[in-house]
Amino acid sequence: MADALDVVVIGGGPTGENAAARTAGGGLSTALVEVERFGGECSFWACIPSKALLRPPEVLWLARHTPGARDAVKGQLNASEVLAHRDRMVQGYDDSSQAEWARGAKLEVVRGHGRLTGPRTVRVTLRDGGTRELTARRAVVLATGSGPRLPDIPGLHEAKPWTNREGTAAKNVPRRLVVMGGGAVATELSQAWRELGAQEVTLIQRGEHLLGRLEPFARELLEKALRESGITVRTSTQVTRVHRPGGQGEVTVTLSTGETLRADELLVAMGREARTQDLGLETVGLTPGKPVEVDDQLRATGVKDGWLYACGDVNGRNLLTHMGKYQARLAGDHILGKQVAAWADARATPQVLFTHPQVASVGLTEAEARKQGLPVRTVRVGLDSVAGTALLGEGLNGAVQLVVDERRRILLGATFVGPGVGELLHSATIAVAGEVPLDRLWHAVPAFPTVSEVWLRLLESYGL
Ligand SMILES: Cc1cc2nc3c(=O)[nH]c(=O)nc-3n(C[C@H](O)[C@H](O)[C@H](O)COP(=O)(O)OP(=O)(O)OC[C@H]3O[C@@H](n4cnc5c(N)ncnc54)[C@H](O)[C@@H]3O)c2cc1C
Ligand SMILES: NC(=O)c1ccc[n+]([C@@H]2O[C@H](COP(=O)([O-])OP(=O)(O)OC[C@H]3O[C@@H](n4cnc5c(N)ncnc54)[C@H](O)[C@@H]3O)[C@@H](O)[C@H]2O)c1
Repeated sequence: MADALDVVVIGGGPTGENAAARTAGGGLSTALVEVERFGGECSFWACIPSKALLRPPEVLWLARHTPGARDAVKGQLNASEVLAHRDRMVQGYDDSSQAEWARGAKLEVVRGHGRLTGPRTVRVTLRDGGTRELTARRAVVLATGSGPRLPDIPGLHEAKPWTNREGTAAKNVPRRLVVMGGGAVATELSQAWRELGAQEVTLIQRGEHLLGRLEPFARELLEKALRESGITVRTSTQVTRVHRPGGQGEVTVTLSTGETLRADELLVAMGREARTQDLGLETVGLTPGKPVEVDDQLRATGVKDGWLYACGDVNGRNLLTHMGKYQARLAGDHILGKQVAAWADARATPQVLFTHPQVASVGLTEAEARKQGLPVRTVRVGLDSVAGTALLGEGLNGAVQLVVDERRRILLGATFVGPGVGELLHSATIAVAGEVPLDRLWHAVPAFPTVSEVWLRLLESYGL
């Protein structure tokens, strides 16, 4: 017999956890179904371990730019200590504390693979092979995330390449690493493994630029920094063939230029695929293997009576943990009967690349704003225009650009490049999401001597 609850959430990553906590917090009985680890990809093989690998080299880099302190850090990074730190940050790949949290949040914790079997019904294949039938009186929320996309390149699958899993969890530093892709995963992990001691890191990007969505000045500054750190960046280049007999040992990568590269590991970082293959979508009229399309209330489009929601990576709207959590809160509120509509994931999404220098952006780029026909003006200043940057370290620099809607005199977007700028980003997110008029922003006085004074320089450059 089926267990009846108000809400069933499939997928216990950050998105599922937030959706479930929201509905349970609102008094609805809620099950959270997880097949692998509560905490999801983000906690164990994505955000947390990658940032744990990137932080120690960043600190070293900052110390090397700090007079006096640089004398204290003449040695090399201790890679095995960094890997041990990574292991601690992922709690030894043990999710018991997350499961404990879920129970504390009054969730019905179900470990197993959830599949829709029809409207409002979910069958869970439990770890011991048994099954459990769940019905949802109000809603089912899909939060099954995404997995790595492996394109159909001859020999690639057989070569057993690293994905984000091995790329964040490896126990040893490869001597030679080839990275396929030029997005966030490729740039962050190339830098991490290079700084941890990989002697040859080659990044292969099909497009003309790395990080195609970023403002051109930002991607240029980052690409320059990656090259300076010893990473070979090959743009407008494709991998056409991979050869690695038995999926182990040296891997040979053939490029569209006809050249071949030899490496000890190959990391594939070419985007993500929504985890919807084995989710029973066909039983409710949807197509497996594709992201679940949703409306601004996060309800799956084309499903009668609006009982099915999809949040986070699985809907393909915005593949970032904080935006999945944002969608989850809104979906939870909608299930609880509140009037909500998601818009920040289209107009005010913040993102930080934890490379050094960091790249932090929010909202629309100049090109996106122009494409929308908005009356745009940009202002850009260097980070060396404020005393705070010189105090942070010697020879540090970067730049910030604002995209202004000239008609409404509000910010549409902002991009920061430089040391630690990730922590400056929320000021811009507040201005963009809050649509704060520039004349009012002028009265938000940054403290001296912080790097935040760059806001003052930007508004002065604008003409205030
Ligand atoms: C290397 C890397 C670094 C990243 N760094 C950042 C970062 O710094 N900041 C950031 O914001 N984003 C980052 N991201 C993106 C971020 O990881 C994702 O946006 C985030 O994990 C999405 O959360 P989610 O809950 O939607 O999905 P996931 O984290 O993928 O969780 C989905 C969960 O659902 C479970 N599941 C799947 N199918 C079923 C089923 N049928 N039944 C039961 N359970 C199921 C899975 O086991 C998993 O636990 C990074 C991604 C990568 C690859
Ligand atoms: N710090 C962060 O916020 C952070 C860090 C890592 C990942 N993420 C998120 O996780 C998601 C996945 O990241 P990702 O880097 O895998 O995806 P992505 O979409 O950011 O980048 C994929 C890259 O692979 C390239 N590519 C795709 N197919 C290719 C092919 N056949 N040949 C050559 N190049 C090809 C694309 O041009 C692109 O540069 C992204 O949405 C990203 O924002 C965020």
